[in-house]
Amino acid sequence: MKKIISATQTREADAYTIAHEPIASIDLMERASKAFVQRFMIEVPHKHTSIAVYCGTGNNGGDGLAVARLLNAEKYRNISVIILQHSFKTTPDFEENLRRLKKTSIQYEIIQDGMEFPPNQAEVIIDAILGSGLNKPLEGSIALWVEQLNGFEKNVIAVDIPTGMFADQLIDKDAVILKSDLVISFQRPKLNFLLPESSPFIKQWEVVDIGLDEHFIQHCVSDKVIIEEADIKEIIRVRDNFSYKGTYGHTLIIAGQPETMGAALLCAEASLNTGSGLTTAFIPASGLTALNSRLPEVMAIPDDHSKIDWKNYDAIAIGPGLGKNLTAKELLSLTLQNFRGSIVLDADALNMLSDDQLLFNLLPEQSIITPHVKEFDRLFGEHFSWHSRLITMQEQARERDLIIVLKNRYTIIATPNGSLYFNLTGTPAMATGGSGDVLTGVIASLLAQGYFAPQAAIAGVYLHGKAGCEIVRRMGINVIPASQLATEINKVMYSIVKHD
Ligand SMILES: NC(=O)C1=CN([C@@H]2O[C@H](COP(=O)(O)OP(=O)(O)OC[C@H]3O[C@@H](n4cnc5c(N)ncnc54)[C@H](O)[C@@H]3O)[C@@H](O)[C@H]2O)[C@@H](O)CC1
Ligand SMILES: Nc1ncnc2c1ncn2[C@@H]1O[C@H](COP(=O)(O)OP(=O)(O)O)[C@@H](O)[C@H]1O
Ligand SMILES: [K+]
Repeated sequence: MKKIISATQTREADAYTIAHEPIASIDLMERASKAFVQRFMIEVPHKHTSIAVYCGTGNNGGDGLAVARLLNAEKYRNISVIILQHSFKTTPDFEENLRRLKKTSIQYEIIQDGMEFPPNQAEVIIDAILGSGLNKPLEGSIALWVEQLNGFEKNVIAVDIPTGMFADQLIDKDAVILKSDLVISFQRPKLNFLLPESSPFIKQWEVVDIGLDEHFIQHCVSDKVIIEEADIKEIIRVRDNFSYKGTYGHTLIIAGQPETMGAALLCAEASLNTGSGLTTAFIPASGLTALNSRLPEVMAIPDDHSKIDWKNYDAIAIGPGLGKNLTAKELLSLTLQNFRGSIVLDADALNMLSDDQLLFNLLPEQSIITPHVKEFDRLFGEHFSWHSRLITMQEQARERDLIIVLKNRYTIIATPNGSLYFNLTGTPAMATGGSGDVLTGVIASLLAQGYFAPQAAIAGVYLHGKAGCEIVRRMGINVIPASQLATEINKVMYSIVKHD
């Protein structure tokens, strides 16, 4: 897991690295600028491209000046530097980089308050005006300059973070922020990159290593972490030589109506493909032929819930395509009253919980709920920002002893100890009906196999997203029909646990 740290903690990590590596502050800036330039050169390989570097007068501006000089040394010949003097305060590293810039052939100009903003002819803009030192929303001349730059509609590449964007505080609806096509950020993604509010301002972001002290960062106090593949390798066990189907548990999928049988099929198929020893689907009788022809491995209990022997199952997934009629409600209520194993609740099961607090209060501890944002707000009340959703997730996971999986581009998992796990795998190609049903089946299957609920949720979300990325990488397709995900997750699991 990688800790996500705040802007303040990043400054502390800078200072710690400077003191303990040790490295001079100016040399750390040089290292950061070099790391930026390495990535920039992949993005903009043609050395005749005209590039305008807009710099502030703090350390982000200092980076910009160093980047201009380093690009010049890499034989980029069409560089101009514009220093936006929003304040007369400068940092020593900015000053030193200005001295170094003056020794090159690069032209620079200084724009002050009230001066006319020069027209921009460059193809690429480098945004080095403000970085993580932002301490209030943009206003006055600097806001005007940023609006002018946005008006140019050029290819913008930001240093560390777009000018005007807070790293970890709420992004205001009216905030003036320099829109970027790519952000090349230092050491760690900023929290806001992982929340949808940043999306109007960032098309793509990447992180480059600038050699800040990792040991220090990993010991920072933070309740937010990024899931890494190494974590999943730690979680997922190799299938034992002498194992048999009974070793891997029995999953019951309670899903589907005649018109939404697909949801039940996708969920059951995912359970089957991610290793549950046995999978049974409780479905409407009209779906039997579909189930038997698509998934002969999966057993069925059609219609009659009195045939469910609750103690036969290790995990239950309930909700996909289930509807909210009286039968569905009865099924949910029976499950919560009779089943003693692990439960994943999704889709209509969540909607029924939103309508009935008493039912909600019956959720056994360590249950997993997998809402998308609308289901989340139905469950916990309307939210006006993702920051407030993060707080609610932490509170509710703690109070109710639940694992909450809030699905999105970067799915977030809250566990009862108050931690938030951010998953970076996944692709917008998965933004299509049925992807969530697959995820529910994966998590239930992992639960049936005996993984603890937080691990099942974390591994399930990671594997599901990684499978989507693999399909896109291999097949180059724009959208992934959800029925393609299950077998790919199976392959991803194999590649992750394979040790030879
Ligand atoms: N040693 C270090 O600290 C390193 C810093 N680095 C760079 O330094 C950046 C942070 O630099 P700074 O802390 O100097 O801050 P910035 O360069 O982001 O901002 C400069 C100053 O602008 C002022 N300011 C803040 N909000 C403003 C607003 N809304 N309107 C007008 N002025 C405002 C503040 O006084 C702030 O200190 C990082 O984003 C990164 O690019 C990198 O060079 C890596 C090493
Ligand atoms: N833009 C996106 N990027 C990455 N993953 C996405 C994106 N949109 C959706 N997904 C993933 O696809 C799944 C969609 O689930 P959900 O909204 O419940 O859909 P459904 O109920 O139709 O299956 C979630 O796991 C979500 O994380
Ligand atoms: K910037």
